Amino acid sequence: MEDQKQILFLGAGSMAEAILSGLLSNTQTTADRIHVINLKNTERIRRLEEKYRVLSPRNKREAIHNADTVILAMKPNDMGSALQQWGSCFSSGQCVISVAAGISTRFIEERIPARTAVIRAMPNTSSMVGASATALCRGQDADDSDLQEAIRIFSSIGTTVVVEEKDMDAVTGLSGSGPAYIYYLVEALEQAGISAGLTPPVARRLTLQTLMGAARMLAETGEEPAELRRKVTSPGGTTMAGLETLAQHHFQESLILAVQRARQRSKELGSTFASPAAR
Ligand SMILES: NC(=O)C1=CN([C@@H]2O[C@H](COP(=O)(O)OP(=O)(O)OC[C@H]3O[C@@H](n4cnc5c(N)ncnc54)[C@H](O)[C@@H]3O)[C@@H](O)[C@H]2O)C=CC1
Ligand SMILES: O=C(O)[C@@H]1CCC=N1
Repeated sequence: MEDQKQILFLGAGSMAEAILSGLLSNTQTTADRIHVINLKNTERIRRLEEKYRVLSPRNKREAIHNADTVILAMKPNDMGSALQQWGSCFSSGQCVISVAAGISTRFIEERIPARTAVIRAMPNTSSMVGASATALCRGQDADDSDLQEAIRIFSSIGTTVVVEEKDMDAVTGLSGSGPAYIYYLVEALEQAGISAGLTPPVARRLTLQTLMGAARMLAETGEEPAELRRKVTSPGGTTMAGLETLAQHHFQESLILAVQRARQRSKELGSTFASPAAR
């Protein structure tokens, strides 16, 4: 049965937890079909075992070999050593999915047995509440069924889009890092409210509801953001005054530059770890 594939997480940090909790809550995958392996933090593994009833295999190499899907969920700078440690246990019938920022499918393919399917995914931390925006792309040996399995997994923690690998750095800069930009915006709005005399709880409540209301308007009305913005903005009114100040301080340009810089950083991470010295 499709949902009863054996899924193994190599790297059991926060992203692994978000994905496995989504799988358990929103698909038919059961905890006995999920294995978790971490580098050293046994306390962390114990917590995941207790909370989700997932399993930490005794024979790690065998478990990796027997898994249908292996999810690589370690930090990008640990990927090279992890694949050196475990890469020979992989097998060509498997689907290997990496969530590591900047690491190419090629980098992984070169370190595991030939013709093993590799999918690269870029989720975001909203996966913790089932609201990730995840982009997926396939490596040279991944076929439609591998992609479908990845879509199944990441649909359990939010929405998915399939892109070409050349676009993964852009995705990382936009939706991978994106939640942080939004939180930064929320911090600023709250701070502005407090500076203007509101209590912190009132500033927070108004800011959060404004954020969620605007997000729902975008999602549910289907109207263009510029049109929704226009509807808030009365000629000569308060919003116009506020927006003019944002424009004077290069609000849009700042965000565009932030996404561009994060995209560039994703490329840098990729080339750093793909360099011969890092192998
Ligand atoms: N935090 C975010 O917003 C996002 C993170 N990512 C990516 O997700 C990946 C994981 O991030 P987090 O979960 O935040 O990291 P984390 O640090 O919480 O977890 C990584 C885990 O990998 C384990 N690990 C390291 N080397 C290992 C090895 N050789 N064998 C087995 N386990 C090993 C570590 O012990 C650690 O528990 C990163 O590559 C990151 O780029 C992707 C999308 C969004
Ligand atoms: O900051 C990072 O490198 C990771 C990748 C995307 C979000 N967090």
